[in-house]
Formats: sequence, C-alpha cells, structure tokens
Amino acid sequence: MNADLSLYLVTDAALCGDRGVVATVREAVAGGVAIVQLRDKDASDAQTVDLLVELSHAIAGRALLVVNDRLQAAVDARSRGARVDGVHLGQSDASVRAAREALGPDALIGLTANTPAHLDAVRALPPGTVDYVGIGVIRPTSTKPDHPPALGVAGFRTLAALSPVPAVAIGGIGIDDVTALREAGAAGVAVVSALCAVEDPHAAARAFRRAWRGQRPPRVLSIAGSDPSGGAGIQADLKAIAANGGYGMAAITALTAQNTRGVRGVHVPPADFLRAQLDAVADDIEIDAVKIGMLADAEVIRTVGDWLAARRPDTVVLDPVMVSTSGDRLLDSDAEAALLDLASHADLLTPNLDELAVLSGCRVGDWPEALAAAQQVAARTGALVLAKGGHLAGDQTPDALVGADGVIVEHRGARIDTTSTHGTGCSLSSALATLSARGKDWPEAVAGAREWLRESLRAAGTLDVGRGNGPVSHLAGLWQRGALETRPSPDDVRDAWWVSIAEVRADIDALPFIRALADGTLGRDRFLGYLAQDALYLREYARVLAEAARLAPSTQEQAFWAQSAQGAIAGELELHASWLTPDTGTSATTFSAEPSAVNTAYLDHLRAAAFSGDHAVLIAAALPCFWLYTDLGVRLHAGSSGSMR
Ligand SMILES: Cc1ncc(COP(=O)(O)OP(=O)(O)O)c(N)n1
Ligand SMILES: Cc1nc(C(=O)O)sc1CCOP(=O)(O)O
Ligand SMILES: [Mg+2]
Repeated sequence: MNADLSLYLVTDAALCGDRGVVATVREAVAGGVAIVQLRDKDASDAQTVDLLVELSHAIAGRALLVVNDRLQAAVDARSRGARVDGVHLGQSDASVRAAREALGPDALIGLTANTPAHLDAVRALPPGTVDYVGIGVIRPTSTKPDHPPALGVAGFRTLAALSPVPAVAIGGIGIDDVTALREAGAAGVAVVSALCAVEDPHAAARAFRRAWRGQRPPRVLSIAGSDPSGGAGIQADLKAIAANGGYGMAAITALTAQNTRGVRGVHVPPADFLRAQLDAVADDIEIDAVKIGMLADAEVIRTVGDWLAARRPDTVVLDPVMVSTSGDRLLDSDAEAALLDLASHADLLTPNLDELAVLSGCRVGDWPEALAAAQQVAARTGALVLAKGGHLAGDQTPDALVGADGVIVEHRGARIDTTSTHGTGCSLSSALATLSARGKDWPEAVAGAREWLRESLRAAGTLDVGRGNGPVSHLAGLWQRGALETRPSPDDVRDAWWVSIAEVRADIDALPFIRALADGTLGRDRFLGYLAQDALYLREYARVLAEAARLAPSTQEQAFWAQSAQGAIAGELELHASWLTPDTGTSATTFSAEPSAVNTAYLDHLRAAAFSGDHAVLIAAALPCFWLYTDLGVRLHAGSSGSMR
C-alpha cells in the first residue's frame, strides 16, 4: 500500500489519561495525523477488537488505522465491519508473511527493524510483503521500557539507507527532531507521548505537520470546473492559492463556456478521467490540501469521494456548488445526496445561504436561521461550516465559523460597494484551504481569508474585466505592496494604507453618529455635546502637537507641528467658543464637562505616545486624526459617505 506515513500516532492509554484513547485519536487526526496504531499491551484481545471498531468509526477514513502485534484482532475487527488497514509487528510477533496472507495485498503491514540483519531479512521477503519498517529508538524513552539501544539521528540515517522499504522513525521523538529525521531519510515520525500526553493533541499534530512540511509552500489541489474568463473555477482557485502563499494544482471536473455575463454550456469529461488526473498528481506530489468546487453529477461526486477515501490529504475544503447565482438548483437529487455524503469527508464546508438551505433542509431567510442551519449541517457531517452572509439583504456581510456546538467565531463588516463578485465563493474556499495547509487553525484561516477577499473585492473595480459581474482582484494585495515594482511610491504606500484600513473606515461610516451627521438627522444637543468633548480633546491634542514640534528632527517639521498646535488652540477653540456659550443653549458646565471615557482613553493613548520621546511613535499616533478627519469631512461635505475615495 502506498501510504502517507509522515505523522504516525501510536496510542498509549495511560498517557492519554482522562481524555481517553478515542478522543485523543479524534483530535490528533483532525490536526493532521495520517496513520494511527492502536497499541495496548494490557488490553485483552476482545477489548482490542472493540477499541479497533470504535476507532474505525472515530477516524472515518481520515487516517489509516493499524493495530500493534495482534494480527487476529485486526481480522476480527474487520469481520465486524471496522476499517482496519493493517498491523505493525515486532521481531518477536507473528510473521509478516502470515499477516500478508491474512489481511490481503492491500493491507498495510509494518515491521520493526533495528539492525542491518533485520533489514536484510525484509529484502529477502517476497516484494510487497512489508510496506514499511519502524526503526528506533531515536533516544531513550520510558514509553517502551524494553526498547533497544538508542540510535540517534545518525544511527537512524544509517539504517534507513539500508531499508528496501520506507522507514518510520520512532522512540523519544519530539517536535524538534522532525526536520533532522526527515532529512535523515525518514518517511515519517511515529510518536506516542508527544501526541498522547499533551493538553491539545490537535494543536500538537498541526505543529508536527508544519515541522514536517518545513518552509515550503503547501501544495493545494483544486478539484473544480474551468471558467475560461478567469474569474471563477480552477482559474480563480489557482490565483487565490498563490495569493495566500500556496503552490496551486488543479484537476478539472468540467469544462464550461462562460464569461462575466453567464454560462453558455458545460462539458463533463468521463469520471474515470477525473480519477486519472487525481491519481497522476497524488502518485507524484504530496498533496497538503484539496479544495473541492463544482462537481457536475453523482458519478463525478462519488469518484472524488472514493479518491479521498484512499488518499485523503490533511485538509479538505468543500465548496458545495449546488445553486446558481440566479437561485437555480444545479444538481439532481441523486447528486445532492452524493454531495451530502462527500461532505462527511471534508474538514470545512463553505456553502452560500441557498446551498446551506439545501444541505440542511431548513429555511434560511436571515442570519440567525443561517447560523442554526450551519450548526445542524456541522453536527450531521462532522465538518465545520463557514456560514457566509454575502447574500443577505442590507449593508452588512457577516461570516461565521460554525461547529456542531454552535458559533466558533463570527466576523461582521460593511458590504463592499462593488459588482465584481464573480468567483468570490471559489476564491474564498481556496484561500481557506491554503491558509489551513500553512498551519493556521480554522479561526485564523477564516480571519485571514476573509481579510484577503475583502481586499480583493475593494480592488476589483481596477481590473475592468467583462461587462457583467467582474472578478475579484486576487493579487491586489501583492500589487499594492509593490511585489511587482522595485519600490512602491509614497502615494502607493498611502493608497495601500487606505486599502488596509478600509474595514475600519467602513465601520466608522456605519457609526450612527456619522450616519446621522451625514443625513442631517443628528440632534442639536447630540452635536453640542460632541463639540464640548471635542473642545476638551483639542486642548490636550494641542499639547501633543507641541511635543511633536519639540521632538521634530528638522526645522521644517518643527514649524509644521508648532503651527498645527497653534491651530488646534486658536481656530478650533474659537469655533467651539462661538457654539458652546449660554446664548447657544449650552451652559458653562456643558463646556467644562469632563472628558468621556472614550475621549479619556484616546487622550491617554496620545499622551503616552507623546511622552515616549520618540518622534515617529508620536506622529504615528497623531496623524490618523489628521487623515481621517479630513477624509470624513471631504466625503460628508460631498454628501456621500458610501464611496471611499
Ligand atoms: C511504527 C512502529 N515502530 C516500531 C514499533 C515497535 O513495535 P514492536 O517492536 O512490536 O514493539 P512493541 O510496540 O510491541 O512494544 C511500533 N509499535 N510501531
Ligand atoms: C512503541 C515504541 N516502539 C519503539 C521501538 O523502538 O520499536 S519505541 C516506542 C515508544 C515510543 O514512545 P515515545 O514517542 O513516547 O517515545
Ligand atoms: Mg510488538
């Protein structure tokens, strides 16, 4: 069997503690463990069979499952319907030939080998009898008191070089050993205490996977349709993967004739050719993550499901393309049922609201209903669900990561004013798969992918592609950060800053006070109260600007800051004085009101920066007031607080 041995968990009931073996395995597999070995010297044969059956259900095809020593237990568990992929045998356990005979040609048979003679014996066996060897111990370990002498990495390297089959390192391995062992020729690392005896096996497994992967970009395979206009499908996926730091690959499930104004036709190649594409990639390249998009019919869906069952990468994101933008169901009932089955192979699902309604069978008319439906789908499939609010009415577009127990994290933000939304679902799911494959946990991946997509949407208008709904600008971030020029101009840097804080600006625009100011409904007292606070603010702000003048490195800057300080006192206070007097309906006490909590916090921030003695820190703290005030004033004056600039 051609197995992924990279991260190999060997269980130990005592080290798993109160959490137990099954929960430990479930968490570690979710974190990226590729193969699990049930090892328990104290359990009876019957207990071992029972636990194999339970582990088989818990793993559900997400990793391989083998048993230590007990060949009959593997046979018996299989007869009870458990998926037991094989057995690991020591030099004094049953023979590997008997194991191969009992479990068949597709089973995974491992053998312990600690000397060159052991490896010579493997070489003498019929090819295909042993799939891998376990070589150890790397260093002494209390987990296996009767362990052989420690080899160290060098000793492992020597033996691995003699092995006719892939060699897994074991014994006293920690996260810091991974790179050296991989460079010494290990096909994987087998660990017990480093995954069983830790607080968070999921996080530990992800750390091991990151260490195993090293600094190379993750390999992300898109399994989706082709959109020749470049805005959606594998074309969008490849751009999104690259923009988020991955190496993109693509197996095409369908060819479409489409542009930004719609789909003219779809051609679905034979499903066995899709399988051939998938196997061709997997046979040659270690795939770290897959993103699954358009799957045209039940046969194609089942083909992908069968492939995942045999060669599942660490991360699987399924974007369940089931409903067209116009609301038409794209799949027949057989295909929808097959897609729901496929969903149980995924780590994360990214349905839009219409697809969430189909998957859950619930009404999804508003955001609370979307969250409830997402929780129901998560509970049913075992996958996490990203509920996407983009199709909601109104000017808010929330997203929420939801699990079986409810909302894990929710993001809110104003809708970005653009019609260039073609391919946003494809792009987002590809970004999520890539960020997860780079080692981010799902909340981090969701936050990063959402921010990247919003930046791509904000810049989409600059592409000017097609006369329909155009694509997002997948590489906008790279372009704006000057990745394609030698050095961004000050204007480019300023523009990039505006783009990077666009969500903050959108939130400011959405503030009730600003909206009331913009549409003329702000009450007089509210405005006078604001002026009173602003006057208190300006008095202190002037001191900060004076400090900036004092610290300024050049006379020109010194003059600028001194004039600004004078302006804060003279011009603004004079304006407030003309408003905040008894004949304008405010009493002296209004004017001398104490700074509000927000005002105080802001002033404390500025004072801390001012008296840090660092000019750069001071002007970095002081300038946002200048820039945002001007920006807001200009847009309010222009009577529009929607378009940014
Ligand atoms: C992956 C792997 N390698 C070596 C061993 C040790 O197996 P064995 O020699 O049978 O010793 P016990 O595990 O039975 O004490 C292993 N279990 N897994
Ligand atoms: C199960 C086993 N077999 C070994 C061998 O050398 O064959 S060492 C070992 C235990 C490894 O535990 P830990 O990762 O906690 O050191
Ligand atoms: Mg043994």
